Amino acid sequence: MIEVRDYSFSYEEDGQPLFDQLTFNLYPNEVTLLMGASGAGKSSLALCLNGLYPDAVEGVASGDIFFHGKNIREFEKGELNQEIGIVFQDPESQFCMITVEDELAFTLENRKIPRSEMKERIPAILQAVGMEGYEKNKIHELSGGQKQKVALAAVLLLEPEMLILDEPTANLDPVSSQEFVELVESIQKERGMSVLIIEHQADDWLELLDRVLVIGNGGQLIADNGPDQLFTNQKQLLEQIGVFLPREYSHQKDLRDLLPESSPSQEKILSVNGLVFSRKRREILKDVSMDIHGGEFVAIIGENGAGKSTLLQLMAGLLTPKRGDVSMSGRSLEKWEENELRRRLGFVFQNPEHQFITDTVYEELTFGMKLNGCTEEEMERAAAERMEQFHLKSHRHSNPFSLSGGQKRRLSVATVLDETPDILLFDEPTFGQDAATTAELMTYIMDLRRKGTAIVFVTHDMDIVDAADRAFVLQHGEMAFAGKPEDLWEKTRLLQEARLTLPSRLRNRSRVGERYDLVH
Ligand SMILES: Nc1ncnc2c1ncn2[C@@H]1O[C@H](COP(=O)(O)OP(=O)(O)OP(=O)(O)O)[C@@H](O)[C@H]1O
Ligand SMILES: Nc1ncnc2c1ncn2[C@@H]1O[C@H](COP(=O)(O)OP(=O)(O)OP(=O)(O)O)[C@@H](O)[C@H]1O
Repeated sequence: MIEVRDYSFSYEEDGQPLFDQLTFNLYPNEVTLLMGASGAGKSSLALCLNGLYPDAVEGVASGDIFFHGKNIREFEKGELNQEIGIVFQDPESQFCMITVEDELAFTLENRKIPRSEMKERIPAILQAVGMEGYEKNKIHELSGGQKQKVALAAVLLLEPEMLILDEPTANLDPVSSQEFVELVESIQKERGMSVLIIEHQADDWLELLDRVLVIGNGGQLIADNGPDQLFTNQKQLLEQIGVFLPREYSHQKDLRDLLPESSPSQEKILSVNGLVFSRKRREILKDVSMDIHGGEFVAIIGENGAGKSTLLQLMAGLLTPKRGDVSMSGRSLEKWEENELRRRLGFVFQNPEHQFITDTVYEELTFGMKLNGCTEEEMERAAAERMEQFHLKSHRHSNPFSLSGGQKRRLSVATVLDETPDILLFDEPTFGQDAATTAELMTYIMDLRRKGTAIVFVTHDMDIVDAADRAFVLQHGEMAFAGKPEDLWEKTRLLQEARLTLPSRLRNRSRVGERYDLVH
């Protein structure tokens, strides 16, 4: 279906090619996984395959890509998008209408589907992606996971011959993630589509995969193999470039056994008391209370739309509750002076782009230091160290918005690590990372915990939850559980209702092998 021949691409005229002389084929009715370290060029390649790049970014390409034997340069603008549907890594960048219904109708209009038929198709596709009843909702008011499902629905309506999914489950709760894989499987079987999946963790997809392609850090195709052969015979190669090995092929330790021991203090750093928060008369949070202690690592979890990001924003003082109160070290957040609050409490948004305020990686990393009156020398030293640690050295002058998904996430985390605040609130800090960068991020964050900083994660990764001191489960805006992860794993019914799964070490006891290897 797709033939890639000696294809090279670079973002700048005389720039280093991102990938170099790639040659491979993609076949009809085949499910292929594309792996590679964060920043290796996977998303860029996907956008080249469906003809959006190089033109959309004024990049430079050489070599050829053929779709059913026809060079993709010969397709009319927009023509190939109907054949090769792509769900972007950041679904927000994909939408052009206000409501879910209008977005889907827009897609159907492009396919010249009559209005009468739309009435049936829209609810049906929303049901297929688990978003029934959301027709009238505004897209910007949906939770991160809900947006991802709408983006998939829109692309499926195009009935493409090939579907490219760029980290489609990164923002989905564990059960939605499994359901999403099943959904792709059933649609793929039913329509005989060719599917190309870009993911850092292959585990959930293993049964579906026919082939795995791996891009190395120099932009070459370094493996093209069946999943079993690849994960059995080419393990070392994959470990070298830092990608996750699926659990059943790996022999690393559990994350929870790798994190250093910690003993949280008795001191309450942040107290949430009887929080109630509504949007448009809908109660999003209902009487939520929790205390977080110094040096404690807690995870806030729950299904998509449960209210986790909203709670985190209230905890950071970015939203104001309708009732109830959040206090830091015994003093209500609104009584803190803004500067002092921001120095003691760090916050990382779910979407890193919402956090960027400058034009370069260097300025982003030193923005806070500059406000605090640091010298150029101090800033240079700190920024150099951070860029080295977070693999951003070659991106010093890059615009934060032009980074890869994983690089954006690392930059957003790096900007809050330049001091030792009392508490750090992270909304999904590890999504979009490969094995090596996940381990590095966790190492640096946990280093701050050792120094006494309380760490709060909103996350969908149950292996990270397993490593936390305490877990808080939000269900429809209410606190359904607060306690040790071990106790949560016993509550089968609650896990089901909150659309959570067990961590991988408990999911299949016969499989030894884990996914993380921390940096020491
Ligand atoms: N700006 C907004 N206006 C109206 N409703 C909103 C807005 N932002 C979020 N919501 C709604 O509030 C609810 C909670 O959203 P929130 O983002 O807190 O969920 P979440 O648990 O973080 O979900 P996810 O895991 O998908 O990120 C969702 O039903 C969402 O649709
Ligand atoms: N618009 C752009 N302009 C300049 N450079 C870019 C642009 N988009 C991406 N890049 C750079 O190209 C490289 C590859 O990015 P890409 O998003 O393709 O990587 P990826 O393998 O998908 O990474 P991740 O796993 O982190 O999503 C990165 O170094 C990134 O900074």
